Amino acid sequence: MIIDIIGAGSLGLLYGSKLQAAGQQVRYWTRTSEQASNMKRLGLQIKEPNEAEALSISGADIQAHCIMKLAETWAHSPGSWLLLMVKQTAMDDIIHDIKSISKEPLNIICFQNGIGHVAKLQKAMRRATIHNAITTEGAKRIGNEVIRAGEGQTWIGQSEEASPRHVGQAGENGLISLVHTIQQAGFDCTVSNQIDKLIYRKLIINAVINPLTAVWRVSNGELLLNKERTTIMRQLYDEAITIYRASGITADADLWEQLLKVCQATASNTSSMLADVLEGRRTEIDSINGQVVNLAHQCGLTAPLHETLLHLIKAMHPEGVN
Ligand SMILES: NC(=O)C1=CN([C@@H]2O[C@H](COP(=O)(O)OP(=O)(O)OC[C@H]3O[C@@H](n4cnc5c(N)ncnc54)[C@H](OP(=O)(O)O)[C@@H]3O)[C@@H](O)[C@H]2O)C=CC1
Ligand SMILES: CC(C)(CO)C(=O)C(=O)O
Repeated sequence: MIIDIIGAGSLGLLYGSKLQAAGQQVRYWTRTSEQASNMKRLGLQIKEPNEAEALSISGADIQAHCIMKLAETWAHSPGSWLLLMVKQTAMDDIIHDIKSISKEPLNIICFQNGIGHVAKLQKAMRRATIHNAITTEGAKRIGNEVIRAGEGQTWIGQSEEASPRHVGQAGENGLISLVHTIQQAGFDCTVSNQIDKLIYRKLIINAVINPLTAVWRVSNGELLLNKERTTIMRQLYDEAITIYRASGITADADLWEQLLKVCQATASNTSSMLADVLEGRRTEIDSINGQVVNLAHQCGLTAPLHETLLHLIKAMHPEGVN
């Protein structure tokens, strides 16, 4: 199986290295040729919490190319699956770079936090079969090293956002076989027929934790340290849940408790949004709180708290804070 990974960052390198170590052919597609050359020169190291030795992939065994060459390569050597592991902020560029792929079948899996990207991608690539992956894995790349926070869970399924919904060229068996391959590579991965519920569960968790940690510059666990913080968290949560109800989005009755547990389980984490702000990068706020605001407008409601945070975070772009 050839697995193409677009975005050789934290998540892409974690999955790619472990899939390759399990015997799969992995090709990385990077934003710059320079990054592809560096990967082939330096190789990769994956550090896992319960492994004494890092997984080491030699540069000579790495296939990495600039994304500009992807469509051309697929014309004569198509892959089986395209795993999209870039941030939401890169989605427009990616759509531009891959929309000329005419080969079928074209099976794409999107790993992004937030929502809105799949509908956009599906609109640009009507014949592609697009799935969402929701993962609780935590990975951080530092140079040619990736640190895996712990063993998370990954679910893959087809969202309502992927329209027209169809089983796709890979077929149900193709997806099951991919999931099996991911499991063999050392991930707890399952097919989900309730992926939208998981997408919206993650959306509300990100919409509460990410912007607040970025504004207050605290770790996820520090959100729980005083009443002022948890009061604002709860108000953000209630605003989003009201919008979910009005939009017909189902959520578990104990979702608030689940959100608090995520803060506790990832207590020492710097959220991805705080990390982006501290590094002066654009954040994924548009696809998270921006989408909560859009959902509100679609059902005739407003989302003043989410909208305020949207603007507070966007006002930090592009220079971030230090
Ligand atoms: N890391 C994690 O633990 C988790 C991440 N996610 C989600 O997964 C997604 C990816 O996150 P993460 O891996 O942390 O992000 P990273 O920033 O670590 O990796 C993204 C990679 O995409 C590359 N990229 C950007 N633009 C392009 C392009 N046009 N063509 C090819 N490659 C490009 C970046 O390169 P460059 O740096 O050169 O721009 C970078 O190497 C996000 O949406 C995140 O929310 C979800 C759950 C967990
Ligand atoms: C769940 C959480 C908040 C963990 O840090 C996350 O997904 C993120 O940082 O983007």
